[in-house]
Amino acid sequence: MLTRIPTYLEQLLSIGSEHETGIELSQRQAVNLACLLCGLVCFVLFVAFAWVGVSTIAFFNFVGLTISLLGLWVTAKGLLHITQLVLPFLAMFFIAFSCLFFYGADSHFHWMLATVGAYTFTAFRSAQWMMQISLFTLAVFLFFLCETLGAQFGPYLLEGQQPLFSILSFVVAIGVVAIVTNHVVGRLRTLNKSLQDLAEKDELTGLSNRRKVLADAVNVFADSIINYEPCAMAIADLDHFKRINDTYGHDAGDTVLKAVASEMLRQLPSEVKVGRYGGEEFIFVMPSTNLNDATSEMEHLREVIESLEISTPNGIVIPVTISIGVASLDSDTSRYEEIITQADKALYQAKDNGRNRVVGPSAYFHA
Ligand SMILES: Nc1nc2c(ncn2[C@@H]2O[C@H](COP(=O)(O)OP(=O)(O)OP(=O)(O)O)[C@@H](O)[C@H]2O)c(=O)[nH]1
Repeated sequence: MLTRIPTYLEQLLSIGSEHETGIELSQRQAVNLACLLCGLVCFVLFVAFAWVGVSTIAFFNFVGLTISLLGLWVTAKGLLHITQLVLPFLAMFFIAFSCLFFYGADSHFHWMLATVGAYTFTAFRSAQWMMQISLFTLAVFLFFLCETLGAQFGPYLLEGQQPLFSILSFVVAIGVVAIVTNHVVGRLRTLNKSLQDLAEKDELTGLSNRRKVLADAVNVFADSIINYEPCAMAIADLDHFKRINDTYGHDAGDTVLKAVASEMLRQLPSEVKVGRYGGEEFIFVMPSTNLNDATSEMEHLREVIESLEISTPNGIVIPVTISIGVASLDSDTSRYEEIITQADKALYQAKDNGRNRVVGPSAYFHA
């Protein structure tokens, strides 16, 4: 149940956002989050004051809770611009009124007005700077009003209820800050992860893309040189893939690429870096692996791919084989590209020799 809270929260924040992306979506989420937080604050205060029997304040917070939920509903009905604009005014009125007439300046409840600053910069675009400045100015004005007049009007609370309220408002404020921070940091993490995936992953297969796997190759090569360890690289190419596309269709070709890629990930040890090198070409970077071990590993992979049963939506099984060229670091190697070039030449040899086979560099050079 608890583990599902982030999912529920995500759904609530994205209410009414089916066709929105980017800035529009993040604005809607900011408005929805603001509604949820206002509702949460009002709910906590409603329960607390109902509990101690201060019915006027409890009722006031109940109205606040209802308005917050109404805000979510209005947004869900596609009227985001109304909630976006009305909510901060109502929230400011709520905070200032509560401070002036219920809790007094000593409660420091009016510090809640600071959240309006965060709202203006997330719920409005920078082009709406006039609105941002107006809300900001109003928040500052109300803050000073509460600071100076709060002591004269309030507090409505009895002597004994004041400390209870101070603790409560502190807990509520800290809760709001924690939720907002967690939300913003969570968003940044997700955004960074998706940017990283975009930069490093191949969209179709989910494997590392060429750039990422070559960066891995540089690192593995450098580590091997520094630690006097072996390393090997291999390039695999699907046999007669054009024929597969021509016979079964491009979509079936994509299905084959995805199935082969996920089988590669399943079969190879996690230390092996696997990437999509080109259309139907894959590259493997194997740290701490000598040529013999790399060749056996690749031979096993070739056999597994050959026995795969990949079928089209009509249930026709597509026969798939791969040819692989392997090479490793040796005493003459000074750059990682040389290993890749050797593996590439071995791959050509595998194709020339009839496909569906693994060829190492010595076999190539002795051919
Ligand atoms: N479905 C699909 N096809 C692709 C993709 N990328 C490249 N291809 C196709 O892969 C085919 C590669 O063909 P070729 O280079 O002639 O190689 P081949 O037919 O596999 O022949 P050999 O490598 O000699 O066995 C081309 O028809 C490309 O259009 C892709 O992402 N999806």
